[in-house]
Amino acid sequence: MTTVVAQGTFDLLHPGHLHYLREAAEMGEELHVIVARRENVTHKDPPILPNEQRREMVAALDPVEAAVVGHDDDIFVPVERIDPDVLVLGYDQHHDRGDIADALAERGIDCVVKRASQYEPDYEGAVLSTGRIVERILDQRQ
Ligand SMILES: Cc1cc2nc3c(=O)[nH]c(=O)nc-3n(C[C@H](O)[C@H](O)[C@H](O)COP(=O)(O)O)c2cc1C
Ligand SMILES: Nc1ncnc2c1ncn2[C@@H]1O[C@H](COP(=O)(O)OP(=O)(O)OP(=O)(O)O)[C@@H](O)[C@H]1O
Repeated sequence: MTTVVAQGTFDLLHPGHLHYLREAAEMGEELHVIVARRENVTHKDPPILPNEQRREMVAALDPVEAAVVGHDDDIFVPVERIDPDVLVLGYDQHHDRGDIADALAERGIDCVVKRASQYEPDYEGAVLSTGRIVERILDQRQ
């Protein structure tokens, strides 16, 4: 069984998330997703929605076998538990492939690290970023 792992904040879900998870799922037979804990999202505004709600929504998506809320301080704990064959980084995820690959090897996790592509929809007006969805809400609902 080829197990794939993906990860992210997944606050307000949008087609970019679906694209990422579909592409990751295609790289193996079972896709497991690690959902970032709010307190660990420090590289941008923290998510609006609680950890468990974000996990529940991701777990319900068709390409996803299972979703877990990530560890509170060691990001590799859930990866070790899942023991994936493939780890897929999002197209703009702020992690270096080589660094992640080295960290996995140090932990004896035999796993290739790949990067997904960006979603380019064939329709106008898509809002494919949680941050930009929030901005639009603030513009239109204030
Ligand atoms: C291999 C890997 C494992 C991760 N595990 C965890 C974790 O256990 N707990 C957590 O809160 N975040 C974890 N994350 C961190 C978030 O998922 C990470 O910040 C992610 O890149 C979210 O950023 P994004 O939503 O901007 O893509 C992990 C990230 C990677 C690349
Ligand atoms: N438009 C997109 N195309 C492909 N992948 C995407 C797209 N948007 C997000 N992703 C991927 O989904 C994962 C989770 O993204 P995240 O939860 O950070 O949402 P986001 O919309 O990127 O948030 P923000 O834009 O506010 O940073 C990341 O790995 C990211 O690369």
